[in-house]
Amino acid sequence: MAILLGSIADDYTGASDLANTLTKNGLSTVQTVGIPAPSLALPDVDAVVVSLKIRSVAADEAVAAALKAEKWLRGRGAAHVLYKVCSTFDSTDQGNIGPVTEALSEAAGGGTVLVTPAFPETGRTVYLGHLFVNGQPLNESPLKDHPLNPMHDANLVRVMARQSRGAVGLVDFPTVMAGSDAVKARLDALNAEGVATAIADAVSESNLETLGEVAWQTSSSTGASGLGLGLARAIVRSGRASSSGAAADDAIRPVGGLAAIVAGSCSAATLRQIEVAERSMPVLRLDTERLLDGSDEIAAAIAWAGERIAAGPVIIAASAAPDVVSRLQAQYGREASGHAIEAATATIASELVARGVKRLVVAGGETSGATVDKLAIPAFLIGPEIAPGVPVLRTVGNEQGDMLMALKSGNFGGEDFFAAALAMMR
Ligand SMILES: Nc1ncnc2c1ncn2[C@@H]1O[C@H](COP(=O)(O)OP(=O)(O)OP(=O)(O)O)[C@@H](O)[C@H]1O
Ligand SMILES: O=C(O)[C@@H](O)C(=O)CO
Repeated sequence: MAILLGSIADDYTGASDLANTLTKNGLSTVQTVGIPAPSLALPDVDAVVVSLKIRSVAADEAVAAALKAEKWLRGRGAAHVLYKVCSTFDSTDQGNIGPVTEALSEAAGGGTVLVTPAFPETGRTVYLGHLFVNGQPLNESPLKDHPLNPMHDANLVRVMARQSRGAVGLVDFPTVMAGSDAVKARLDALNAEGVATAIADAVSESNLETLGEVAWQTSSSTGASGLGLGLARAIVRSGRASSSGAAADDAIRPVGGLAAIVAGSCSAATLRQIEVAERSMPVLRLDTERLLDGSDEIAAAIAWAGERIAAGPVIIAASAAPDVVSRLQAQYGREASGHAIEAATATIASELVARGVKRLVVAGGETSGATVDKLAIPAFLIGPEIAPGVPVLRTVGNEQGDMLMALKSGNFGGEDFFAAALAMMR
C-alpha cells in the first residue's frame, strides 16, 4: 500500500516525537532508522518517518542525506514530505534547516514552503516570527546554553535567512487566524515574489490545523510535531487515512529482561529528571574528563552497572550543568567533546544490552542517535505516549530480539519521566 505522508527527521528523538504525534492524530505510522534495507518487512502504514542524524552536520551532507530519503519516500507514494526539525529550531548560522528545506522544495518542483516549529503542547509557540519556549523568547530560554546549538536569536525569519539562499517571508498571526484560504493566498503572494520559505505563526492547535490544511495541498513543509499534527488532521479529514488503534497496544507487549537509562542530554529538564530519579534508583554520573582523556571510564561504568542492575533499573549519565559543559568544551572543543561523549554513552548502552537489558531509555537526541546506530536497530513501531512527544517504541527487525525503548528529547518530559517510562515498559 502506498504511504500518504513521508517525513525526514533530523534526529531520532525528534522522529519518535513526530511518529507519536502522527499516531495520536489518526495516522498509522512507522519510524525507520535511515532508509530501510529492501529486506526489512515494514507494516502497511499511512506515514513513514525516516530518522536521520543530520541536525548538527554540515549543510551539504544534510542535504545529500535528506534528498536520498525524499526519493525513497516519494517512491513509496508520499504526496507530502515534512522535514521534521527541533521545536526549538536547534541549528547554527551554518545550520541546515534552510538548505534542506530549499533542496526538498526544489526536488518537488518549488513553491514557497511553510515552516513552523510551533508545538504548543510542549510550550513552543511562534508569534510574529519569534519563537517562545514556555513563554520565554528562545534566546532567553535554556536553549541559549545548548552544548551543540546555542540559540541566540528568537527571530526565526532572521535565523532562517542566515542559513538560506532564497528570501524568507512571514505568514503572520492575523493571517493564520483568518483561516486556510488567507494563508494560501499569502503563500501564493510570497511565491509570486520569489520567496523560498515562510515562517508561519502558530500559538494553538487550531492554528496548526489551519497550517496543516494548507501544507497538505503543497508538496513539502518544514516544522516540528505541531505541523505534523496539522498535517495528520488534514489527512484524516480528507478521508484517506487507514488508521487502526490496535498497533499502539501491540507495540508494548512485555519483553522482560533488565532495564537501564542512559543520558547524554544536558538540558535543564533532563538534569532535573536525573535528580528526581536518583531518589529511587542508582545513578552513575560519568566523569567526562576521564572519558575524554583515555582513562577506562567506560569499563568502570559497565562494572558499576553490573553490580546493581539485577536488582533494578540503573541510570548512567554524562549530563552536566552548563558551566561544567563549557569547561570541557573549552579544553577539548565543542564537537569533539560532544561526539566522544556520544560514542561513549552508546558503547555503554550496547554493552548493557549485550548483558541482558531489553528495556532502554535514552535521553538526548544526539545521544539517542549514536545509541540506536550502535545497536543497529532498523525501525520502530510506535506505542503509547509516556509524555508529550515521547512514545514507547518497540524495535522492528532487531537482531538482539524485540526491545522496548524510549528516546527522550532533551527538553521533554515531567520531573518523574524516567520512572513513568519504565512503568510502561515491562
Ligand atoms: N558533561 C558533558 N560535557 C560536554 N558535553 C556533553 C556532556 N554530556 C553530554 N554532552 C554532549 O552534549 C550533547 C547533548 O546533545 P543531545 O542531542 O544528546 O541532547 P539534547 O540536545 O538535550 O537533546 P535534544 O537534541 O533531543 O533536544 C551530546 O553531544 C553529548 O555527548
Ligand atoms: O521537536 C522537538 O523539540 C523534539 O522532537 C526534538 O527534535 C528534540 O530533539
